[in-house]
Amino acid sequence: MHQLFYLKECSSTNDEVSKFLLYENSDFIGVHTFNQTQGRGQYGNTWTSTAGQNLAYTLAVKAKNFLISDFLFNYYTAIVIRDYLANLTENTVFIKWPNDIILNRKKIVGILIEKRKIHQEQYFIIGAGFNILQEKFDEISNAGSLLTQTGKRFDLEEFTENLNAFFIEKLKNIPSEQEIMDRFNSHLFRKNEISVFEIGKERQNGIIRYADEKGEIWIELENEMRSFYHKEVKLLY
Ligand SMILES: O=C(O)CCCC[C@@H]1SC[C@@H]2NC(=O)N[C@@H]21
Repeated sequence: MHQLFYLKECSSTNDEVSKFLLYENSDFIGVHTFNQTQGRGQYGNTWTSTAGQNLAYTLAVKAKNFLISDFLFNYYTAIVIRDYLANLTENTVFIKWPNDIILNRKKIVGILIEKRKIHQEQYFIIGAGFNILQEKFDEISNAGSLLTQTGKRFDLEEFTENLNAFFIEKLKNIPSEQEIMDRFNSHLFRKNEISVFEIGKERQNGIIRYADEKGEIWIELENEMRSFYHKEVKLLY
């Protein structure tokens, strides 16, 4: 069973979903708004969004239904969101490790997955912020929207309903670990290109080669291949 709730405005859909989980028992509970006022991002950052132009979407699922590691679950959700967007545009959609969605070199979706226990049940709280109709972005944010990157104006309600149906369908059929890794790596942003990274306090050139099933990214540096966990390395450009 699944349900999708709409809120006219809320602070964070990742927080709101907990309230629904207290009294609903569906396998999939979605919450969305087009006006999120205190969105949370990765690294404790805030996630800002212009009211009425973008989608804040959270889907809560029971963790026990997914017999894969948290890393693979994260990767798979990024693949699903990437695939959904790839069906809407002719342009190539990439995943920037670990889970930003990139279209024409701009970030158009940010994902924040949290784990939460409610009434003895462990949930994955999958939060995704989709930039859809926003036209102006901070230069330094390196963000864009579906409108700025494709020129198309998507209908927010239709976009959300289709996304929710697509997501649930794909979460009912989790592929093998090998397939998840292959698909993730085939869409990896800046794979095999020379890039600049921030490692500790230093900047270094390197080439992303692949992500592995333990959640690490393998980068070829000047004299060695090294793997990094999330937060140990930042892709600058
Ligand atoms: O930093 C990132 O890239 C992750 C951003 C995640 C934002 C989404 S919007 C829906 C959900 N609610 C939140 O407060 N955050 C996530």
